[in-house]
Amino acid sequence: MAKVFALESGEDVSRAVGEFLAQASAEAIARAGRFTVAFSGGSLPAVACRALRTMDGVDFSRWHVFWADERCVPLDDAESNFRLVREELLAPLAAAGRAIPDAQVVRIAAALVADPAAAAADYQRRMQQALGGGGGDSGEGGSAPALDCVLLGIGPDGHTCSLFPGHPLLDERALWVAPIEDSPKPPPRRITLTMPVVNAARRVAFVATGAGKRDTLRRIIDLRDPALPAARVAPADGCLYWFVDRPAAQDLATPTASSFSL
Ligand SMILES: O=C(O)[C@H](O)[C@@H](O)[C@H](O)[C@H](O)COP(=O)(O)O
Repeated sequence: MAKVFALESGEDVSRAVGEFLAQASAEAIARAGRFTVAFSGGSLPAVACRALRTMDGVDFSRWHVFWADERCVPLDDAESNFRLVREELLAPLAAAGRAIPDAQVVRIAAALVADPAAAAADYQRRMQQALGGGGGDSGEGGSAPALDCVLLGIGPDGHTCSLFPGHPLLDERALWVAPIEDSPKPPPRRITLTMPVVNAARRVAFVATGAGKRDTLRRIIDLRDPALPAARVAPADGCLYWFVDRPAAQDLATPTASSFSL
């Protein structure tokens, strides 16, 4: 069952997501000594990090950052999801003397961005190193790792990560990280977490703002329309959260909360 938080404005969403991440990371660090989190791209990094990066009491030195999907472009490219998170979180934290250690930031290999299949295999290997988990030389990941938190956006077509409606990748069960060369959302060449990894997470939080998301949100949350990849996100042993603003939530029948509580 998802917890849906419908906040008045984008600023309120940022504050709620910041508080969520502060509490979720404190809990993970107390339990396991670290917090593993995967970011999506698009508008998510700005919304998710705007309040978070100035919050006191968050031990960022214990954070391990991954990406839910990444474009196969140079890391300083305007399209890079790494660049977005660097600008919205990593660089401001470093400037404030609260840097996340670089070895704990698992970005796509810059040298491999021209070859999505190689980039995906390399990323999966580094996830396995960082998170543990079996998987033979075939590149299969074994049982999916349990990230503490996966932060997701949704596209108008209900895609999430770089998992798009009707795409064969939606049914990928062996790989943790897969290449895509025909993303309907440009740029076409990307790597993405697969659904088993998303659904193995302890917490999955969608962040969606703006009236443009209202119908997609209704189809996902109220109708759970399986044609929409985001509607297939159902953490097996974890919790699912939605952080949305009023314009995005205005057609929802599902009960929503107007303030955040973990
Ligand atoms: O790399 C990407 O494109 C994203 O990870 C993608 O899944 C994004 O989250 C959605 O397309 C929503 O994007 P917006 O929040 O910008 O609408």
